[in-house]
Amino acid sequence: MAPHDLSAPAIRIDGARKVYGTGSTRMVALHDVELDIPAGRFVSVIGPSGCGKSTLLRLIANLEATDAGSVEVFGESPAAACDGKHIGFVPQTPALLPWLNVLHNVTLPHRVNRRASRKRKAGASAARPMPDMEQLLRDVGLGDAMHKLPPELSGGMQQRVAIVRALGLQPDVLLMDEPFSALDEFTRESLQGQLLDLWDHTTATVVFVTHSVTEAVRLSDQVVVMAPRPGRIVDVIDVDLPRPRSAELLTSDEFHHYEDLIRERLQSAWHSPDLPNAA
Ligand SMILES: Nc1ncnc2c1ncn2[C@@H]1O[C@H](COP(=O)(O)OP(=O)(O)OP(=O)(O)O)[C@@H](O)[C@H]1O
Repeated sequence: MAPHDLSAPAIRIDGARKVYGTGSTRMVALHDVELDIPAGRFVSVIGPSGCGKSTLLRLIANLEATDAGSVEVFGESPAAACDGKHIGFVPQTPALLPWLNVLHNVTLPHRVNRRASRKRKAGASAARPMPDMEQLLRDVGLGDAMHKLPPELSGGMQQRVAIVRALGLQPDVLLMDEPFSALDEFTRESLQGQLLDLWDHTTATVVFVTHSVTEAVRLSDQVVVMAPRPGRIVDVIDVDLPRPRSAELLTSDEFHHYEDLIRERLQSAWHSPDLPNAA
């Protein structure tokens, strides 16, 4: 088990604010964001373009810093959580190294971490053991692609490689920024199922940014709805559907109920008035 405070929520965001630019280019990307995500939950973030979904993810991933308020990951700062290798990140495009085969791409972070931890002074925490990456690749149907180079793979296959690479580090928190947005509907549905199967075998807390209501309902325990001008959370909806969530569930009345509910909240988010006093 990772050496962090398990009594704390996996992610605690308290009054977070992020402002970009100055003068005429100044814009409040996030205003007074409050969110607690318990450990082991799958949480999606949805909202109109520009409402700050990716910014929120980048604050948790330590790729940006808050201008006010705080973000904690298992009671630590995002910087400490990243140092401790507690956070995994899957971007919108897979960002694989084109000259390394699939197996080498997914094992690279482990090999780099191992080298780094050997160089660290005595007392520093050791890298976690690498899971069976070949098995993980087989689990997502990439058994025959292990020795291929990324340019030889389809977009869906490349995104599967990126997910295996992130999960291979066994992160406590997995952040995913619209990982399936560039894929066709069929590939997307199939990858949702595979992601859920993989996640089932972990204890990871997932924060997943998406524009798709169906995807959010299928994957999530909770859906966070955001509104723009300034970016803020306007709703958090619990999705009380049984797991495992098969493709058949997508056509059930209860599934449609959640889709309708979230669409309605998104509509209100889109039409919600600007908050002039947030500037
Ligand atoms: N590095 C940056 N510099 C200046 N402005 C930025 C920067 N990053 C984001 N923004 C602005 O902050 C706002 C929120 O951006 P963000 O990418 O978080 O939105 P989003 O909800 O993820 O959008 P989308 O759904 O289109 O990906 C946008 O208006 C964007 O233009």
